[in-house]
Amino acid sequence: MNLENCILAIDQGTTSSRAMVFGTDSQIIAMAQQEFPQHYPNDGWVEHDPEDIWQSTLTVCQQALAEAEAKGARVVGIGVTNQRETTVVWDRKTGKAIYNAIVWQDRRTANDCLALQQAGHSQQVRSKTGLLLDPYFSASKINWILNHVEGARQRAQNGDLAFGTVDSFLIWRLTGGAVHATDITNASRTNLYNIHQQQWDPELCELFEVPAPLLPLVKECADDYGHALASLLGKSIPICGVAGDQQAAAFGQCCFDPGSIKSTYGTGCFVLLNTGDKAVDSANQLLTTVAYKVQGKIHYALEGSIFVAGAAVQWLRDGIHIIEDATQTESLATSLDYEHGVYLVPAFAGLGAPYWDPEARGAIFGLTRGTTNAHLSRAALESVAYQTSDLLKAMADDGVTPNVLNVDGGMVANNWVCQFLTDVLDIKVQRPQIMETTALGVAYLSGLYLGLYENTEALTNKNKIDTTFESTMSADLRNKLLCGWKTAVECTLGFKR
Ligand SMILES: Nc1ncnc2c1ncn2[C@@H]1O[C@H](COP(=O)(O)OP(=O)(O)O)[C@@H](O)[C@H]1O
Ligand SMILES: O=P(O)(O)OC[C@H](O)CO
Repeated sequence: MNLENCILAIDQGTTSSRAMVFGTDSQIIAMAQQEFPQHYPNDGWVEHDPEDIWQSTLTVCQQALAEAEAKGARVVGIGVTNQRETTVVWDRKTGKAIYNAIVWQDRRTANDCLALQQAGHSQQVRSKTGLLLDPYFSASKINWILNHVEGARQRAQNGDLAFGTVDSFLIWRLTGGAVHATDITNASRTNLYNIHQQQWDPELCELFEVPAPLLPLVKECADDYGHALASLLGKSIPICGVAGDQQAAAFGQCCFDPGSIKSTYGTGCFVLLNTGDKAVDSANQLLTTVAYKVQGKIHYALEGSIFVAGAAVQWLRDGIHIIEDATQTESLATSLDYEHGVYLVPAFAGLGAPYWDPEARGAIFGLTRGTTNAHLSRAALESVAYQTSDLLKAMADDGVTPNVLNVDGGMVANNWVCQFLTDVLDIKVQRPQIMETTALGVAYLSGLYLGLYENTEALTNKNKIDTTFESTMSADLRNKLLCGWKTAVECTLGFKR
């Protein structure tokens, strides 16, 4: 085990904050995790308390560092990865947020986005940012905060406030307010960043009424983000790798070549396909986004974003209390056969790609007196595979048909999920040995900046495949199941409250 030149990777996710210490040979030396509360103050609203984000992050960093140091590890750099799009606006003097973090899943600005769409701005936003004009992204959330917190707009114009995605907020706090920066992958999720010119776009800032003095400096993914304070972490450590969590997972899966693809199953599910130095337009409602920029070279990606994956399992546990633990879903799912007939469309926060309907809400079909927690658990797991199938179909229509899907995220610890995925997609599903690919991705980025690795080629093959899943399902059964899913989605989209 190599204990010299270790990296502390911070993974600030939607439901929990994690910190891991990696050695240069990719092994995990220490790890700590803390869940934090979710707030749902209104229909379609999702918020986090920024102090919960900060305190949980600081605590897990301190725990992981203490454990690593007790084992003799020497930590030389920090990587930060984060739930993307989630929007924080804070006071530059006090460092305190002026409103809760508005989470990526939050749909409160659906009407604001609709008004901009109806005014004909969709193409302008799409061509500059690669994104849709949707409440998912940060811009309309920033505008909402400035419109709803008294005096905020004036203070923003005066330069007294700062906006950041969660990476930026954490870097600000870790450096004691010395650095207000974000990386290009996080910037590319705001609806304000021109991914072709690689700069904040003044026209979009005007469109979304976001004053320029709010915005952070945009840097490459392996770059100088200042030093975390010794008063917080026991010693001053450079922060030198930053990426949004889905891009970080793709980097951790070594998706460096055009055509390489990964799918991460956390709270949501996000499929990213590397398209090299070309920003490819999708004709099928996929997003064009920045995969990473390292050593001066940019790579773009096509992305399919599903808002609810593991969140459906969390709902079974915390919302309707029919399971006690996420791991239970595996045995419950296995207890039923394929033709159980229940479909769950988990549009709790609208539907993302390829449907993009922020007003859609979840639905369950096929209930009988015999329906049990096993049916609902299985339908929740199945919905994740069906949604992935929708994304891969959209990618195929855009001309890309992968034959292997690299998976990661909390849900793929579930073998049943991986097998059902390969069955429904009819392609190989590969699970890596180190499933913490998100954290690993920013550990790699920090290592690149510090010169621990020369270039991306030096990283390839570091994270070996643990299990390959292959389909055993007949084409007839697959078609029948997918046909049922299609009907369920159509009915869900057709239902308006
Ligand atoms: N064995 C399992 N089976 C099904 N779902 C699981 C399992 N373990 C964890 N999950 C789900 O995975 C999600 C956690 O994954 P994680 O990658 O940590 O998410 P995030 O980074 O979004 O917080 C939770 O929503 C949880 O319900
Ligand atoms: O918290 P996760 O891992 O579900 O990721 C959230 C995404 O970054 C949202 O775009």
